[in-house]
Amino acid sequence: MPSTTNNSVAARRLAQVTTTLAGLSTAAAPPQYVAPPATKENLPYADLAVIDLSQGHTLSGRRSLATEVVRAMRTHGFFYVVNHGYSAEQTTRMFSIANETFDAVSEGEKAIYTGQSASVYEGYKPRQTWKIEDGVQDQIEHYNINRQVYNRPHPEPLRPYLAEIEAFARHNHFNILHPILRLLAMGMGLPDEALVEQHSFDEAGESSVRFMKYYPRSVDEEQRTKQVWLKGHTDIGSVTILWSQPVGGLQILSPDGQWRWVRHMENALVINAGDVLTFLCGGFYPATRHRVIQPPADQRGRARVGVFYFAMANDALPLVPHTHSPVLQHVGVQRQCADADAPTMQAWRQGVTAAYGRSTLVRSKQDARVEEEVIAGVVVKHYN
Ligand SMILES: O=C(O)CCC(=O)C(=O)O
Ligand SMILES: [Fe+2]
Repeated sequence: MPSTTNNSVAARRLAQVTTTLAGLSTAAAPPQYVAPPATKENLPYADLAVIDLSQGHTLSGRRSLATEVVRAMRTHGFFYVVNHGYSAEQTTRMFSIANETFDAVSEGEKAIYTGQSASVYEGYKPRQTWKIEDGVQDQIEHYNINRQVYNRPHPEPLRPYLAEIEAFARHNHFNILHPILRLLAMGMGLPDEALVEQHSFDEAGESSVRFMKYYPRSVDEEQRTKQVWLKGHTDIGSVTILWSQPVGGLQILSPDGQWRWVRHMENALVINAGDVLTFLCGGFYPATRHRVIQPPADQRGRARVGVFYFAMANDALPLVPHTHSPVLQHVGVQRQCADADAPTMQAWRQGVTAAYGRSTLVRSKQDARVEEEVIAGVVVKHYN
């Protein structure tokens, strides 16, 4: 009986929300992470649209947001979101929890919670696992938390905050990702839930919260890597939610071939499409290349803490385009491979994650600036 099932699901959700609220009110505040002030340097910034998510409560609001999102995605591939439902205090607190993940956990405990599989981001990714250039490796630490936060154990210093991290994952998924997916579907003339159904919270999949910390490097390493901290790439998944933070370095590759900086916006989100959205939308929303370079001169020597939600589609989903979209039929479908050969979400993410920063790349025959590899039957290009 569907209504009984719905009632019990609703009751379970309510219980989870109540537990979460209880968790929020009882956990002591983490030591506050204070980020340095935003840079004062006058840099070539990307001119990104700002989407006010609170306007999505009405149909007419959603229609005009969908038009803005389509324009933003098809010009820069990145946009800001404001009024996403978290206060500046809640956001600051999440950055403090992120920082504790690196500063309050001993090296011994980090080793215990380091991801065991090269093809899944889970737990810690230690520094120096990826090749950058000229023998220099990355100085980036990650901690990845699947949205089903309690499915795995976490280091002791994080345990008081797990209810909060769980609520944060749900907030990203239901209050940010899903509304954005509805706008993206609307922009293609698809049913509102077409992309949402492919991004279920409860089905198997790897949509995850990620905390990240970049550590400053030596002058020699900066020179050898031409200041690149994280190589140019497109994201593996469908939508990336980056919680804006003041330490600069993130740059996007504009259509004119120039790298432009992403300016920090207080308590805003920076949203971009990844490869999976490109697959599902037949190229209508291209995955924009981006990278991280050494921060501007007035922020050098400081670490750079990041908070993200990396959304992926359901693991079992074959990554084939929504060809019934009237918009896609009008502009034409771009495919990376034949539908029959399309990888599932799981095959795609495992293939890219295992290869990332480890594989030997081959210089493209068409473009000397590009290096290539083949993953799950799809040619993947790397730009530096
Ligand atoms: O740290 C950032 O600003 C961006 C990181 C990023 O692009 C990624 O982890 O995929
Ligand atoms: Fe990225």
